[in-house]
Amino acid sequence: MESWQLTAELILDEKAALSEGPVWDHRSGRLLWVDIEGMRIHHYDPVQGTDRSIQLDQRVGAAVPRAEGDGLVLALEHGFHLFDIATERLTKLADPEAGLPENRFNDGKCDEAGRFWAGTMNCENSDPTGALYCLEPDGSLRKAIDGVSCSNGLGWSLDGRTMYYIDSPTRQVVAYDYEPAAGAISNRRTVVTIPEGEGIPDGMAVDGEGMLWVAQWGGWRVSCWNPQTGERLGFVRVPAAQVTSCAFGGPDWDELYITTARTGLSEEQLVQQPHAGGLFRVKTGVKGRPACFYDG
Ligand SMILES: O=C(O)[C@H](O)[C@@H](O)[C@H](O)[C@H](O)CO
Ligand SMILES: [Zn+2]
Repeated sequence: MESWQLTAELILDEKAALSEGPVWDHRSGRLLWVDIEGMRIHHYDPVQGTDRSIQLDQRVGAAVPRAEGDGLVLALEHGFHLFDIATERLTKLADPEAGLPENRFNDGKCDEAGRFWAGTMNCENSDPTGALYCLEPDGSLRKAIDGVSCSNGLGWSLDGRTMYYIDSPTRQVVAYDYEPAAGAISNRRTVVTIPEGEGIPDGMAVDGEGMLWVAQWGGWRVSCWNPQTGERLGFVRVPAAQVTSCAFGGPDWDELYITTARTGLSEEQLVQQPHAGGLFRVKTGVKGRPACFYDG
C-alpha cells in the first residue's frame, strides 16, 4: 500500500540541539521554529536563506505567533508566556506545573478558535506525570488531558470536529471528537500506530486533504497516514534519525518543513548524520493549510 517515498533536503545546517515546533507565518513568509534545549526562538527566511534567533533563559517547548501584532505566545519550561519580539519582554500568563520540577513544556499548537494547546513531559523518566493544557484567548487555562508521558504532536481534521494527539511513548496517534465552540474533547480512540522498530511519533501536521504527517523520533522519516483507515500512504526520508516535527509552508503551502535533533546522539552517530539538528524541506505535491495563531 505504500505508494510513494520522497527525500527531504537540508536547507539550514544549524546543528541545533533540539530543533522543534515549525510554524509557517504567511504574513512574513518566514518559518518560526524553536531549539528547545538551546533555549532559542528562530525565524528562517527561505527567500534570503537566512536564520535569526533570540536567546531565552529557559527551555522553550513551543512558540506560536499571536494573531494581532508580531508577538508570540510561548510554552516555556516555566509555563505560558507572551513574548514581545522587539523588546524581548516576557509576560507570564500561567505556570500550571510549578510544583512538578521534573516536568517541562513540550509541543504546542493553536486551533481554529485561536486557543493555544500545549503539553508537558517528564524530563527524568517516562512516568505519566505530564498533561495537555488549553490556553483560551482570554488567558484562562484548563487541563484537558491527564496522565501524559511525553506530550507531542497536535492537529485538527478539516471540518474541525476531530482533534489528533500524540503521547510519544504510546507509539500511537489518537483522535478525540472535538467540539469547536467550547474546545471540548471526548471519545478517545487510536487512529495510527507506528510500527515497532521505527522510533516513536513526535510532532505532526495535517494536510489539506486531512491526512496526517507524523515525524518519527528515531525513525529517520516523516510518514503520511490516513486517519480514517490507519494506513500509511508514503513517507519522507530524512537524513537524521531524530525527526522531531513538521509543518506545511511556502508561498503555495506545498512545502513540508521538517525539524531534527542532535541531542542524545553519540559521536559515532553524529558522524553518520552530520546534519542532525538541521532544518529540512520537501515539496510534497499536496497543500497544507494556514497555521492558526493565538487570539489572545
Ligand atoms: O522532540 C520532542 O518532542 C521532545 O522534546 C524530545 O525530548 C523527544 O520527543 C523525547 O525525548 C523522545 O523520547
Ligand atoms: Zn516534539
